[in-house]
Amino acid sequence: MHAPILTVSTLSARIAGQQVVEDISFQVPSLGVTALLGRNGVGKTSTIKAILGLIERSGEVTLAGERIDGEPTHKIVTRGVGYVPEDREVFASLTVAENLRLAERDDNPRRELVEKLFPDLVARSAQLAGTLSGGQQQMVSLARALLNDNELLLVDEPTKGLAPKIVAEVAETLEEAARTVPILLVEQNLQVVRRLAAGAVVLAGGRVVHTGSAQALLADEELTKRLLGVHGGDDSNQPAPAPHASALNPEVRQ
Ligand SMILES: Nc1ncnc2c1ncn2[C@@H]1O[C@H](COP(=O)(O)OP(=O)(O)OP(=O)(O)O)[C@@H](O)[C@H]1O
Repeated sequence: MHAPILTVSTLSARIAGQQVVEDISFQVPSLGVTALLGRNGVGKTSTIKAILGLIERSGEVTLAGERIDGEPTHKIVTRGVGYVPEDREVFASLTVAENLRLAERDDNPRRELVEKLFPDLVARSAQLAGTLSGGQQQMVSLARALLNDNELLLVDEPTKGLAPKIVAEVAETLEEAARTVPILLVEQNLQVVRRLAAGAVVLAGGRVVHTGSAQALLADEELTKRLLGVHGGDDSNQPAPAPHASALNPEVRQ
């Protein structure tokens, strides 16, 4: 196994005084896609936000062997952690080109890579981002992260709410992107996980309940059903209805 790019150790996090992540530890290898999985409301987004210092957290996080848990978010981002948030957060009243230009952090942004990966965005560079489809907005969000030379991408539910054909396009783009940068991917669509992920970290109730090979997990129907509430088969696998707060164990909900 490659040396980890990210090591999370005894990380806990709170939102509005409530514990949403409790004492979690896992590693993200420096190559490929690692899936962060779990039912709705188990703390996946909170884990990503805690790594980025967007919510109150404690514990240790290292990037390429250096502690980042004491750093403010802007320093973590400039150290090379790209973030593609769940709700995409494009600037609706700016054009596609303006959205991309605003994201350029490095002296030599990787415009050629982005133009190669997103020909549709090149064609739409003058279009207001708010008038793009959900899938196109997702592409803008991914393109913004890929413009910079990151050491790690944190990508939160990139296929959420997208039509199957667009899901496949986003997955293909992520597959390409993962050749240039390791990705920690929150993803509910297990077909996408099956296609992209080498490793998997599964949360329940704000804690890590399973780590290992993503392919081995999805091949084990009983385990997949127990941990994720869905089967990991090759056909459609919609998540089970959200247990939400009930997924949190009583200790975590105090
Ligand atoms: N702003 C907030 N205020 C209060 N509670 C919150 C807030 N954001 C998240 N939570 C709670 O924290 C817990 C973890 O939420 P989080 O969004 O991290 O879960 P998730 O696994 O990403 O869920 P999903 O798959 O539904 O996006 C949930 O119980 C949620 O209700």
